[in-house]
Amino acid sequence: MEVVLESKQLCKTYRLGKHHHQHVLKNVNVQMKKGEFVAVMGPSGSGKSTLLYNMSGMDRMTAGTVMFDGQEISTLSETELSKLRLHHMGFIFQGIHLLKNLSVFDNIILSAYLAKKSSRHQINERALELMQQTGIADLAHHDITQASGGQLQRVGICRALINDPEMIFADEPTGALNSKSATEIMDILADVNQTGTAILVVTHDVKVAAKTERVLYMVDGNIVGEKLLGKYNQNTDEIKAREEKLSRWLMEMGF
Ligand SMILES: Nc1ncnc2c1ncn2[C@@H]1O[C@H](COP(=O)(O)OP(=O)(O)OP(=O)(O)O)[C@@H](O)[C@H]1O
Repeated sequence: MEVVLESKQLCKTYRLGKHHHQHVLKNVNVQMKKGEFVAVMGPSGSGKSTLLYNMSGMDRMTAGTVMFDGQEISTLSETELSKLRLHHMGFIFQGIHLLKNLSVFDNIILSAYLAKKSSRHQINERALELMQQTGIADLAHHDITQASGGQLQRVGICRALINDPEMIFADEPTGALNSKSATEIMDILADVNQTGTAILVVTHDVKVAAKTERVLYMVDGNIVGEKLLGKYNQNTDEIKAREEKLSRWLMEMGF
């Protein structure tokens, strides 16, 4: 299968004052196939979010290479990187970063209007379709401040999908949600993945990771293990078994 994202010897070092450096990513090699659903787990501070930001070009790596869809991202200018992110990547964060003075609908369509890949009519139709799929169609013209945490996360998902990206990067997408909303959000992401969108998700939650097909375990700036779970099928009753299998492995890894 074709590769969508690959890091080789990826390093990220933060400079903390004149003589002190923190090596947060240490020669990380990760490969993701088109349409794959991968989770990154590991102790707090091990570098998971940093990995996500550097692999998506949100942050600049210190050394190594990252190829996205055959393109070496470290060679791109800021403008080229913004374009790549706008057209080909979607982002879902715990803190969401939605614009407070816009309605739910406007928050979702904004990046599509900027990308200009389709007509305004097509964009509006797509936004409505996504809102229906994620169960927030009634909120379209509400102010963003009137939405609950779970609803906001759905808005974030619609926004991430509006330009039909090849890949979604999600940092703790369920971190601020109760377990019912978290399950619903993960089911939506699993559906999105079924349509062929690759997803890289950073999470502390075994229930979230159990719905992905491969889990990477990160310790102190390195990937030290990986667990293959295979595609998750929502129609079967296998989720408990996957969670148990993953929990056992995480215990072995020292999680
Ligand atoms: N901009 C920055 N400047 C300096 N150090 C940073 C910066 N961003 C992150 N770090 C440091 O890099 C290390 C890894 O942070 P990162 O957020 O990637 O970890 P994480 O595994 O995602 O943690 P958590 O699970 O707690 O979210 C931490 O020690 C953090 O303090």
